[in-house]
Amino acid sequence: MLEKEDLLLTTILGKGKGCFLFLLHLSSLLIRCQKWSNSDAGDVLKQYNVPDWPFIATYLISEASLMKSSRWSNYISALPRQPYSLLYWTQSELDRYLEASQIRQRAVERINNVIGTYNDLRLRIFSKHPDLFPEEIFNIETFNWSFGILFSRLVRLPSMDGRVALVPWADMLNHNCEVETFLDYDKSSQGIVFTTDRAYLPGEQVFISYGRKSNGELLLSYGFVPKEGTNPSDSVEVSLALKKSDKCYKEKVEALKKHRLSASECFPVQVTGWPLELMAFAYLVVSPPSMSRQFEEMAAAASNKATSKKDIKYPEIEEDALQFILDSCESSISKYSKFLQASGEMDLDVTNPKQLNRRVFLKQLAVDLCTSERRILYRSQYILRRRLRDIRSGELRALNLFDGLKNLFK
Ligand SMILES: C[S@@+](CC[C@H](N)C(=O)[O-])C[C@H]1O[C@@H](n2cnc3c(N)ncnc32)[C@H](O)[C@@H]1O
Repeated sequence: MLEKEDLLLTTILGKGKGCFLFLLHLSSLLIRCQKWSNSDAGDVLKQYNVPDWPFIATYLISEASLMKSSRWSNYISALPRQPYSLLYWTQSELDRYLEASQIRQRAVERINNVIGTYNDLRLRIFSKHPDLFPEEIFNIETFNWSFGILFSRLVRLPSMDGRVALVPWADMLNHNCEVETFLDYDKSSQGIVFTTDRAYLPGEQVFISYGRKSNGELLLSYGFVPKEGTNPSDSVEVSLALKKSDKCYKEKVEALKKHRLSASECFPVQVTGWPLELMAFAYLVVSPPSMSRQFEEMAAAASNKATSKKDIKYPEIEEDALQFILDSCESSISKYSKFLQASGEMDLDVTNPKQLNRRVFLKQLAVDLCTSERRILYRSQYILRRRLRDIRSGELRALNLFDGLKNLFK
């Protein structure tokens, strides 16, 4: 049976960075190539070539159902019964608290994906092998739980060709946005190691990186939002859309389709700025019919699959494109402000203490997320206004110069 002590802890405390904090042998991982306690069930899933995520989700349910007779039993009993990710928010909670954020849509898609994956496994495999996959054990509730565990704990191991695994006990480490180090396979020691990126003092909590994720992504998968201003990888998704009234709407949609984009797309904006793809999409939205020959080039640049990442520029429509982005940011800001203003009064009428606790908790997460996302948008609004002012004052100067020259030659 796998015990916490199987995790070989090395005494790094008080030492410098670059030390192995622990070593966990491959035989201890919940990974695709591992032997299942119920080996017949594992063999069936392998025959059907089930992809890694649903494979490991089913593996975890199978091991959990065996309780003490599974070698993972101690680890599994230490896992949360209800992981905190957005998978556990109801549709009405998502609509109520996250209406302003694009993360709501990502959560809805994720919930539907889990349901779709479960239904697919049930139809194709479980219903044909009810003795190995009884519905009392393999059902949507247990799949929601195991996917919740995977979203908040599954580790991608770069040195094992990106294979994914649950790494028992090592996954008890919490995330810190400023930490750069993560779990990986180490060939020489043939195990999973965690190498510190700085020295720790005795008794100090050791953190790990769950990856460079925005606050919204951390809430989506892990159910928490870092303190405002502490996440250098934070970003907010801004939604841009072609205008239905556009004379070239059809041609633009066609150009976007060629690059697997649709008439409405989301782009991540950071405090440091926005990606080239967003600017290219904005150029496409505001470009007049006379620029139809450039639609294709703009759509290609808007898809991050553009082969050459050159900074496309169309000075004649730059002002319109920036104004369009500013309008989109401001419309987003007003949605956040509406929610944040209303949030103070929300749920004051709930009397059931359990329900009230849940609502207060979810509302606080939503307020933290919306505050951090709005902060990024405020910064973009400032940068955009300043750029537009510079462009307009430059144009004014050019116009004054032109008038001056005209007067001179009169
Ligand atoms: C991989 S587990 C980490 C171990 C966790 N402390 C446990 O023992 O279950 C991920 C979960 O830990 C919590 N967590 C991790 N880092 C956090 C942080 N910086 N702030 C708040 N919660 C965090 C979240 O609930 C997240 O879903």
